[in-house]
Amino acid sequence: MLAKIVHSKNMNANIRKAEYAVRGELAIRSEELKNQLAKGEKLPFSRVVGCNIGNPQALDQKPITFFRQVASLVEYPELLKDENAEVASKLYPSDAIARAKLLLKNIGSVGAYSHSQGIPHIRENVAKFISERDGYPADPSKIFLTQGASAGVQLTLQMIVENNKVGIMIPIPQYPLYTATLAVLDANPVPYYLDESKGWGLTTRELQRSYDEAAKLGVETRALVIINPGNPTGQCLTIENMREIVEFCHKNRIILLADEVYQTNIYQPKDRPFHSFKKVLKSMGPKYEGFEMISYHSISKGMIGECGRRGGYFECEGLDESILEQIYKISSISLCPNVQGQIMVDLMVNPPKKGDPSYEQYKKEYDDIYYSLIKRASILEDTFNSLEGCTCNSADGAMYLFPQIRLPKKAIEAAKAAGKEPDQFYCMAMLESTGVCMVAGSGFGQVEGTAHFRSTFLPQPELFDEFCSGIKNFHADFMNKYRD
Ligand SMILES: Cc1ncc(COP(=O)(O)O)c(CN[C@@H]2CONC2=O)c1O
Repeated sequence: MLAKIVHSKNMNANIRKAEYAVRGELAIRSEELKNQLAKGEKLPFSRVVGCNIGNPQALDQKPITFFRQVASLVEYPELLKDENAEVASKLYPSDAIARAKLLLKNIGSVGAYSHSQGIPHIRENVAKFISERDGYPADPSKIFLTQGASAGVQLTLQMIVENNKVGIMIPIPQYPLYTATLAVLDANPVPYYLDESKGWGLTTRELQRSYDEAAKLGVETRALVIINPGNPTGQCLTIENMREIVEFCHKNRIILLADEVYQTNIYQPKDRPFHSFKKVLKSMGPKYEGFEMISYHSISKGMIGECGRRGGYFECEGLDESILEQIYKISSISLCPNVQGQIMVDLMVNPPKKGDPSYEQYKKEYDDIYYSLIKRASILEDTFNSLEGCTCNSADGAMYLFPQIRLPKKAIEAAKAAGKEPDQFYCMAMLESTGVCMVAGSGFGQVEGTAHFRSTFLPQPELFDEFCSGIKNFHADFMNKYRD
């Protein structure tokens, strides 16, 4: 057979280097097990539970009805014609019909390319949402709609990383979109550690240590990634901490990249409310005029979970006009973000309001999901804290818990013999025994010598008892098997 022209040895080495643990070895194995079950093979479990990814609708979370009603109407405009008004009014509430008509008036057809920066009408609604959220104006021309927040993160990092001397500060543990993207860009990850003993707290002392260490190595640190609420750690920053972070960036001439995709996944709204970095920055006065920041949001999270539609946006603050033009140019190479994803952004930032025909249903669906997430997070946190050698901080926000496991020496030796990190070895054993797919903490980064795993709290409530007892039984068996 002809030798391959491109192969693993001569491909782009940066791509080869990149890793994304959320869909790595464990996720791949879980798909194999799913296929085996589908073929009727007997396994120690009857279903695979994907707790490796924040993908709510893959775990039977229902979509928001109003959002889907609007999405279906714009797909088939015939339903909006006068001659079909009677049929449509039997199937759709009047505000869904009105919203679909308004969107199509501004879009034309969902099948057409849109403006490369995103549909102006929707960007205006995003700007209005940001202004109302923060109490400070937002400019639609500084907002870019994207194929999910991932695409926005990748595009803006690509813009910032001029060469392989550039460094980007990332939290440890971090969501591996960042390390994977930096690997592809041949940029330097500049790690700063979150403090597990302080609820995954972040100090400017640690930021400065990390920055100074990189500088000694000749790295030119240009940006700081903050994920707030945190993934995988779920912590929510205090406003004081956020001010310190802004000051740190200002002092060291660093662009702040604020990943705020979990801004509505806030489970301690009184003690740990969400504050956007945009609001904090604007409240800090004229000294910070021209401060450079990019904030990211997504339709994949919150109570929406429309992950597969690939919708999101980023807002630019303080960037040089020439850079905005370059970002537009790069965006135009991909023509436009998908229009249904853009429509979902519009619905996210501009949902039914009090008094609208769909408001009551929307509010009930939203609150049911919200309070169920809080409940499931608490049950799972208690489960993890009941396991021998396991401690787990509570989730102030996001969709994950990130317990630390202290494994017996024999387990660590067995992991080494298998060529795996201890937490990867533990998670693989859990998957093979229970069908529950987690992500090993080593996939997010962690303090040397510690072991963690990340779990979502997304399995539906009716499965939770079985889910939690399966984890408890597995853990007890595992610890007994490798007990020193
Ligand atoms: C912190 C953070 N930023 C960005 C994204 C990307 O979201 P988009 O879907 O908008 O591109 C995710 C997705 N969360 C991943 C996916 O599911 N589980 C995770 O950890 C995320 O957790």
